[in-house]
Amino acid sequence: MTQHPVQDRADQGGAPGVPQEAVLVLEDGRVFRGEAYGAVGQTVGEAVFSTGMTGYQETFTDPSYHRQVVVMTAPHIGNTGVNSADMESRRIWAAGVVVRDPALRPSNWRSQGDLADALRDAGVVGASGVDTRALTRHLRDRGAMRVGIFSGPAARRPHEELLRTVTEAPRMAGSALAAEVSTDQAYVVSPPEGVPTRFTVAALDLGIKGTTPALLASRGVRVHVLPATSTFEDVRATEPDGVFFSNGPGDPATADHEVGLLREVLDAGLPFFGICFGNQLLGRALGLGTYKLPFGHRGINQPVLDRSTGKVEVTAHNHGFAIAWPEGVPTDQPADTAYGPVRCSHVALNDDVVEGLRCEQVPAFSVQYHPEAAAGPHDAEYLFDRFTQLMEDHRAQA
Ligand SMILES: NC(=O)CC[C@H](N)C(=O)O
Repeated sequence: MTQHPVQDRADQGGAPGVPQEAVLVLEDGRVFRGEAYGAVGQTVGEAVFSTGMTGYQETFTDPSYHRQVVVMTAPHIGNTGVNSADMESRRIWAAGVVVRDPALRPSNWRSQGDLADALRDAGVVGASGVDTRALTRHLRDRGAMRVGIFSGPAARRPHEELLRTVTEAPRMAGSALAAEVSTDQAYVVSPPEGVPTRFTVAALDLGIKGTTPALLASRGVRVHVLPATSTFEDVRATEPDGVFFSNGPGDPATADHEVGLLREVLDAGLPFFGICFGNQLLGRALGLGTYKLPFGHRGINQPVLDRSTGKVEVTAHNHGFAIAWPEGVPTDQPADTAYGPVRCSHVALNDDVVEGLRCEQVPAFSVQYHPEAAAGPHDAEYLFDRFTQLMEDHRAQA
């Protein structure tokens, strides 16, 4: 096993063994201090906190975290190292990482490397030794806001200059980011050997996690993963039995191209399933609004009620925006839309946020959370079966 002596990763350019300082400057002027972790330099993004006790690698490689600085509330991060199997995409997307107490060296039979090294190799600036509890409470009280991490020489610049760097960075609200993380080229994920192909799905990659096409493929779905800029012609060219829209970064209110594409999918009567960003876009396609949550839901232990079964599932979340239900708190009554009645199928038990939509006149449904989990419990995996069932039913009616 590779050993990672503590002094090896302490710094880049500083005295060996002496960690370099890191300063976090929030857009409201609040400052937190720590030590450089990962790459040394500076980064700015939206400060968000994730409550997952495990799954840091899947979190940081989830493209939905593009332009976000992720504060981990679990104090000890990095214990199990990193490995090639737990990458949810081709790279680490988090704009920055903030931890309290990083593991000095990883220890796990699956570990192939150290998280701090992986962050440094990816050029991701982080901070450790930060009072993440106080920082999280600050974000919970004041709401998500921009933050800069400045480490090494950058940490010694005057406060006013650092604050200006933060306040001049773009806000998350109003940012269109899906095309920045999406694949350039379409590709196909086929069912594993021994699993017969039953359906073809066109999956719009708005920031898709690798586990999603894998779970569809394991159910006999051939998945055509398409770039975010794809047109309805591109979708139709795959001869799909259904269409899927993935999770992804940015403000759903900016995604007009994708909403237009989704309306064409609904007009064509194709079965549709959306996750997270895809759920927000279904809401928009139906004519519902979206809004920014005060601090969002991020973690792997969020309770959600499935109203169709009365079951509560514990689910993985990562969203900062949500669908606005016409009367405020979603009721059991459907809302009227241009595509007929839509029900709030799932609701967050912590705060009544809309966590799922089910259309009654068109074959479309979506959830705001992550049935693919990775990381997280697998309570919601049944939703992939609901999608294959929807395609099955649609085929039987055709
Ligand atoms: N994971 C996601 O798809 C996130 C969706 C959207 N960017 C949000 O923050 O709400």
